[in-house]
Amino acid sequence: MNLTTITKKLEDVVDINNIVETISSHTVDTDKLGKIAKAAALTYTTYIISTKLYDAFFGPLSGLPGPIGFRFYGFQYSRSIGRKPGDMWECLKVWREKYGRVIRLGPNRIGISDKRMLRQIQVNDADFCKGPMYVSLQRRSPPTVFNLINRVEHKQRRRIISPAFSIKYINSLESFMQSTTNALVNRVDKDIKKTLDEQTGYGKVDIWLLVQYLALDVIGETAFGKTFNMLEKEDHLVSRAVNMQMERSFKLLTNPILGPLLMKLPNNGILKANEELKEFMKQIIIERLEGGEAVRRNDILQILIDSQRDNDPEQRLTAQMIAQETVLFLTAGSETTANTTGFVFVELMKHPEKLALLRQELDAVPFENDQKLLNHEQLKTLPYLNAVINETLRLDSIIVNGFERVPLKDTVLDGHFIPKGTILHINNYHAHIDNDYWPEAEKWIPERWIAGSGYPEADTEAFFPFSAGARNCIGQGFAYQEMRLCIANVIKLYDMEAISEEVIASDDRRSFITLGVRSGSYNIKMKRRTVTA
Ligand code: HEM
Repeated sequence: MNLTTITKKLEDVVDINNIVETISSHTVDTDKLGKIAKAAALTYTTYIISTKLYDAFFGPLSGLPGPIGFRFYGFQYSRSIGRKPGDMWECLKVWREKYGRVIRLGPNRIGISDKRMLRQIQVNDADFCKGPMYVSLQRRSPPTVFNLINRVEHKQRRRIISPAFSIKYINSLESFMQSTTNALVNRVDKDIKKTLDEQTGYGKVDIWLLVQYLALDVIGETAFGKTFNMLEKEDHLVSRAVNMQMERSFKLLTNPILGPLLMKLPNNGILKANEELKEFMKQIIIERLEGGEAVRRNDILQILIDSQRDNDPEQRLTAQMIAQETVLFLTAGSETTANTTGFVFVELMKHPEKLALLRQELDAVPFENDQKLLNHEQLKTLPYLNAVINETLRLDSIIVNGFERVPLKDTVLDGHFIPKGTILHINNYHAHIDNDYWPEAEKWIPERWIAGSGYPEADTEAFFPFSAGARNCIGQGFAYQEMRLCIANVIKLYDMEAISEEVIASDDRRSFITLGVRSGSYNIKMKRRTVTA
């Protein structure tokens, strides 16, 4: 049967001419259509407005206090004139002070800083999952242990990664942390020499910047197989790519509409940096896989690579997943630890009497034989050192913008009815600075962490610098070890003095992903002490 016969047969079945005639006899009344469209649009708009008004003033969240605008839009869309970038955390603090511990931060968003509620939400991961901000962070790259939303998938991924963060394994990483701390000491010596004031013997050192480099080098050594040499060379493609990633995450989180669009712009640098990073990671993983036993190294990367040999295919990470998780450790583990360490120095410079107490404690721990640096065994239980770190984690918490959890079912939290799907914007930092939980909460007082010091003891129920529960920080032990080694050795080896302008400037802070000093630098005067075994 050819095409002409098929067409003829179709014409026999369907009388095309008749159909055309019928259509043309019904002339389209455009006026009428226009009116119908207008009525439909009006009905829809009325519906939307009345639902919004209902939710705003009569819905389940309507009884909560908060700025009136947040009944209609989320706090992240509020823009006030004259605010500097990275200042949202200060607004959140003001709203917390004005409206209380449970406040409305959006049509479907509640801000929470009550310690009991915070614990209930974070510890009970069966009922609460991570919120939409984590989904937006998944764009363009496969999810990691940090932003996997599904509970079962997260649990499985965390199980694979956990051995790399066990106390025993972190202890075994100490030699890497020692070598990077040693590189820090060399760099401090070099900077002192460069800026030496012959009269006083002091040089000027940007301790904020150096601890950033230190944290990158530590993750380089432990998760990427070799140091990035940031302390020596100050530049590495991985740190560049990570800075880009942080910038990208910040834009995605703070500009829910513009952010994703900005990311799509060609030549925004991020795609190129990501490609370079992927290539870099691919080479490292291939070297490890092909080099076999000869190139085995006792580090975090090895644990991830070894998962590929697991008998259970579900327990294996693909090369891409390994790359993704390693990059996560860099973003989650460097700025967080570095800024906390930086703030320890900021606080010690503001409180010379506390610096003296810490030095006294450290001087009582002698170097043994040819020991050049104190080791973690000597440091991990020192009361004042740990008090200094904990008090900084409390008052100078680096996660100050809060993060999201969502109840999977209708819930009652401390008497508040919370419908399923409400975004809970939890802010642990606000619990850290709550005067009802911490006497003189705005003051930096390490003694509150020391039993019998005469100061009211710390309320550990209101202390969540690493979050809590199944989604808490996997790198907590890693961070403490790195911070203890760095802080203790620097204090032991150097005399230091504050520079008053720097102390004043350090109060100007910004929070993109983490809280830091706005200038990105904090100079102090330093001089080598004569400390021997
Ligand atoms: C002082 C240093 C640190 C602080 C204050 C800190 C804080 C936190 C907080 C608050 C969370 C929960 C975030 C959320 O739920 O959105 C978290 C999660 C996480 N952190 Fe840290 N962190 C620090 C250091 C580190 C280090 C050194 C690493 C790795 C080397 C790391 C890796 C992670 C990972 C992988 C998660 C996600 C865990 C999961 O969801 O299962 N962190 N951290």
